[in-house]
Amino acid sequence: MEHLDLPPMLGARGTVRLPGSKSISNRTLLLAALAEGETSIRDLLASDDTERMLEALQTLGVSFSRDHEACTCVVQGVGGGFPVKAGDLFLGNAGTAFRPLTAALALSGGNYRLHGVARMHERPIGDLVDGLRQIGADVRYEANEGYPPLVIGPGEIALSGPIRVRGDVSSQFLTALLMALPLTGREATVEVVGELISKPYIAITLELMARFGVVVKREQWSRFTIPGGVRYRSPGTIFVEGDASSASYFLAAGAIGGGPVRVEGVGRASIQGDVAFVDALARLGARIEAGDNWMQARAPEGGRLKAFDLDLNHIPDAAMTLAVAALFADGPCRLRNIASWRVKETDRISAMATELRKVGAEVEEGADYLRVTPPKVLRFASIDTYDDHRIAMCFSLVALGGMRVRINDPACVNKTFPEYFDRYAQVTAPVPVVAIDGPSASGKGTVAARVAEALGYHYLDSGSLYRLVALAAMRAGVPLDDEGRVAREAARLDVRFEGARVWLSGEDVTDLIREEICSVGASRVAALPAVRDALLDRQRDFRRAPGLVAEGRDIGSVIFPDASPKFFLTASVEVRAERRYKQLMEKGLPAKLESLSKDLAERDARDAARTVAPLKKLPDAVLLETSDSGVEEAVAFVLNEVGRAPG
Ligand SMILES: Nc1ncnc2c1ncn2[C@@H]1O[C@H](COP(=O)(O)OP(=O)(O)OP(=O)(O)O)[C@@H](O)[C@H]1O
Ligand SMILES: Nc1ccn([C@H]2C[C@H](O)[C@@H](COP(=O)(O)O)O2)c(=O)n1
Repeated sequence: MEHLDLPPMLGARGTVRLPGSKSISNRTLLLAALAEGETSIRDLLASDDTERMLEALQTLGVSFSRDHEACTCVVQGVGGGFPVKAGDLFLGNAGTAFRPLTAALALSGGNYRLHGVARMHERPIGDLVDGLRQIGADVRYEANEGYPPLVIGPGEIALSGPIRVRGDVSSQFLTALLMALPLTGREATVEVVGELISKPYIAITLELMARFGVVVKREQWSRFTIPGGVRYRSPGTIFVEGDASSASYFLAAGAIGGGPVRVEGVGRASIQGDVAFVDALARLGARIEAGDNWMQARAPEGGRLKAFDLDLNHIPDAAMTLAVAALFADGPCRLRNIASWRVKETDRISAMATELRKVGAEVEEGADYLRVTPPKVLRFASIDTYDDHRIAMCFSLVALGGMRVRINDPACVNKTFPEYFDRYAQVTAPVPVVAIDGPSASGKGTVAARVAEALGYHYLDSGSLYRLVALAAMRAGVPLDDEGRVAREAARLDVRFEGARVWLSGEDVTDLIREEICSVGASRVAALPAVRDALLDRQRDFRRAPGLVAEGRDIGSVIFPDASPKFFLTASVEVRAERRYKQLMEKGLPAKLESLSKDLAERDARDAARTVAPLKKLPDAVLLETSDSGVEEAVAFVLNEVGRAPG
């Protein structure tokens, strides 16, 4: 499966222009299609869910033109029911297209089939179908009672008493009925049975219907009346607000990662309920500022978010972001009244619990709540995303805890926010890595250690890991060409680094791994792909704040391809042999210059010729040739490139 590795982040800061709201985009598209006249929709969201709606409208005979760059769509309204009276519509996993189209088509007097991806066929729609059948609509289930696919015929629509619809599973059923009923041209009343959830989404529906000329009379949140004789009329031009749910990831990033992170396109004047996310974030101690069209978050005064216990029924989507923010709180957190999560893109309560546990949280899962106890230290995890865009986006925040995280199937964000990870990268600062690759005895280790010290960064001598593997394998009697067994030794290497000293299974082997037998052994095991794989994560774990200087052969190419700057440090074989000779002599170890020179040349050749991660200068690496210069000059050169004056 495709995945995206996010490095640990130092913090978050910056400004993000948000994409258009999904809820507003799909409602506006449908209303513009049903309205009389031409509607120019500005800042329309371009995503999978809006594509599904547009494809459906096209199939149903609605014409529109798009300017992708300007995010504008001009829709020619059909002024009532859809002109095409038969069609097969695939709506993917777009609930905001499926539910309202079901209602509008049930009142359009044609024959239609509506279906989607497998998960869409597991998401209940029975309450909406029951509501539509009360007024004579012909809506049938193709397979399972209560679930899509649906088959719609021309019903005998008769409005007598109020239509009763349940509001406690999804508010989208009520939205669908409200948006479709003006097609009848008659007065219609809808009564909500049970407590209506996600009320702010109904508020969006009513506001947009009003902009298209249909004002609904609302009594509390339980009775809604659409006047008779009304028709949708285009408002001319309509602007789509930035997506308030998408804003939640960036605002949380500001609250967790220092900030300020500012989102533009949505603010206090928004019609979206999810702007209330900032109020929840403020309860966690985050410092919030907001204007009509922007919001901004910074970390709490004390730096740490406060534990919380919140009813989140009114912001079900943005609430997922709080579940991840809970990882950074100063105590156990409770997210209450979130039962609707169970019928979303996936069972979000179960999925979030599973993934939060992977990063080390203790999680209690109830029918309609989650209790999250943050871990003392976050763990690296490979996050499964369940084809759910919001899981992918909110778990990207884990990286702000200084822990790298892997997001599986990152393209699932295309549902609502195709550019999410690019925007995330714009406001986050990865823990920096300086990569120094080069051949044996070129001076990488000496220079890297000195640079790390000057910068106050961590230091990784990756070659020592291959030396340790060779030593461990030899001690275990494993032939160095037995890839599987050597890789197993690599995977279970019990190693500890402390300053310049290295321990293997509790024994100080600092000098031992520098001996010739380990040098040659390391070069051999380093050519085995399974061994390199086994050491990959171990090396990446060295990337910790405030930064890392890493040296080896494939640091810039494989281990940290995003390292910056990258260096290729080298010297002629003769010079390197002399340096190694001197080094060994100083340690009182036996050596012959000639054989050292021959051996270095052989190791260079082996390291450069192997198929996996060969030693080579990368195009984006700075060449540092040290045959004629000393250590001080090399260190100064690197520090200068890093942007830090030596001394
Ligand atoms: N520019 C330089 N001029 C002179 N001596 C140097 C220079 N750079 C490093 N040395 C010396 O060369 C010797 C080998 O350096 P070092 O061990 O750092 O190389 P290395 O590339 O890390 O080797 P290996 O890959 O085998 O671990 C050390 O004694 C070091 O002090
Ligand atoms: N990233 C790395 C580091 C080292 N190796 C190989 C190359 C050498 O033959 C051996 C020992 O490395 P040294 O201590 O001399 O730097 O390990 C590698 O393939 N990739």
